[in-house]
Amino acid sequence: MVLGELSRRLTSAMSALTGSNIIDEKLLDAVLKEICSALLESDVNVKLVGNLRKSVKQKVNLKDLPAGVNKKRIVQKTVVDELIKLVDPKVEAYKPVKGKTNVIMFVGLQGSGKTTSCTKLALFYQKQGFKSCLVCADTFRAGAFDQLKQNATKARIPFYGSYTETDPVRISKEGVDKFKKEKFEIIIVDTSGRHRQEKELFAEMVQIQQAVKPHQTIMVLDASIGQAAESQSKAFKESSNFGAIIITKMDGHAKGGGAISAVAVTQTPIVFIGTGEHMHELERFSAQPFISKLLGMGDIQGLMEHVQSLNLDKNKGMIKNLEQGTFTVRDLRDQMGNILKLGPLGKVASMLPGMGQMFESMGGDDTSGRVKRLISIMDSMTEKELDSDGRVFNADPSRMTRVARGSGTSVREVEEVLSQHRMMLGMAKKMGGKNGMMAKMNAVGGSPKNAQQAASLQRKMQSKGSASGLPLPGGMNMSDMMKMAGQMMGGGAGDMPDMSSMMSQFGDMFGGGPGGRQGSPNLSRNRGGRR
Ligand SMILES: Nc1nc2c(ncn2[C@@H]2O[C@H](COP(=O)(O)OP(=O)(O)OP(=O)(O)O)[C@@H](O)[C@H]2O)c(=O)[nH]1
Repeated sequence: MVLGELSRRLTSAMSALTGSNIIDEKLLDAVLKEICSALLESDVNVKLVGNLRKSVKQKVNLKDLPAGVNKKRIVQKTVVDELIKLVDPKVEAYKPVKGKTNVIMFVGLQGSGKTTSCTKLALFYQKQGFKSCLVCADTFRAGAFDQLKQNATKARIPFYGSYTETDPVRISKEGVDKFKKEKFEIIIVDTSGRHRQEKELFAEMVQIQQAVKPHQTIMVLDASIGQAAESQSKAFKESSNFGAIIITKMDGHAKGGGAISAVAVTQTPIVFIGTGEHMHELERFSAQPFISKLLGMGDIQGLMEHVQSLNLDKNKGMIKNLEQGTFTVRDLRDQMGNILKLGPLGKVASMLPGMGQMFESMGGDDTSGRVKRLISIMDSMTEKELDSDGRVFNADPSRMTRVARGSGTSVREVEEVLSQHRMMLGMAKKMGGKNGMMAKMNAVGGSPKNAQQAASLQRKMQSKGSASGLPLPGGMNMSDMMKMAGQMMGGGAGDMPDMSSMMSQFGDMFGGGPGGRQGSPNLSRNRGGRR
């Protein structure tokens, strides 16, 4: 989870607000005190924290608010707006243009994650259809070129560098010129790490910049940099005048506040955050959803965009099956495939209001390994078995042994899959048919499809507040949440994967699925050990 500790404390401060019936100065002060101390302990600049506190107090004048206004909502909105201000300098970052050369130069401290982020970014743009490449101008650190070469090869991104040339200015110029001639659209130049005391290295960075004339210079900051972020980022700003920031290592236990403060100190926007060592662990940064997720309020709009961008299997056959109250083993296999495509469950959970913290409190365990194992079991079944309702295995239990052998798993795991399938089939029976849940859900308005509707729904969900400890909106229980999320994402609408059943599956995997059902097969308890 991104900035887990800060998120936990901010979420808890906000839930004190949503859980209280009386909103007065005393409560506001207590909430603000907790928010400010969480920010300070995360290394957010003390002046910025002071300004935030003052600004909220000024804007929320509880005594002068007329009777009948929703004080809770006003306080909540003001706090959220002020937190957004911390990470949003209201400056537009450069946007690469298709069909044109876009040179992007990376600068930053040693070990901040530049080389890794360069490849991540090249891959990100490559996935967006840009012709991307990398130039290694880090001649300072032995092994830097090898690292970039290795990353680039893995990601299939063309690269340029030299083992013998020691002049980074010359290398970067040669590399950029070569790739420009070859009509590359994104040319990313990695430079060596340096500290503000290193005057010569700073001068060299400026020379590289003059040689390659980047359209965008990005400073990379490690989330654990702490208070040093202010002086370092100021020094880099003065010499390289970078136009964007990438904060790396947001996945760890880093406090992150120092790096966040660099935004205000340099008036420069964060464009991406690094959330892991793997090449795809780079997220586009957007202030409002970031704060919303940090406060445990989720990011429904982001989740919908994420789901849509994945081009998940439409599963029209499954929806038809569900409508008729049935569910085949193949349907389960397809749904599991969609779950895998969604990425780490922790990421998905953090986009649903209240789920991020809950997921963490359950150990933040990623189930993708287990899901892959279950898929491999179903991939070892025959077509007939996949398209069945699972009863064929009862008729011939020796088939379970064959499937277990074929998938390199155990009979117990095959039984688990079949038991999971039986449970889904049972749900499908309840959902399908004229009087089923699906028909009722569709009758009450179907599913809002566009992002605007999702955003408004999220606002409604958040504004309801919660009486429970964690801000599960409107006092909803997990079952309501999952149903709602599923409904929002097209459950039963016919042209999206059936997310409602996927959410139900999540619930069952976590051991407390729809309706708080317990005793269903709990995959987290069965770590796929062979027998
Ligand atoms: N957990 C995590 N690790 C990261 C992330 N980004 C980079 N790293 C790791 O941080 C370490 C340093 O990253 P590099 O990319 O080598 O850093 P650099 O800035 O190029 O280093 P210099 O060339 O010495 O300046 C490596 O072990 C990376 O795998 C991230 O977002 N999350």
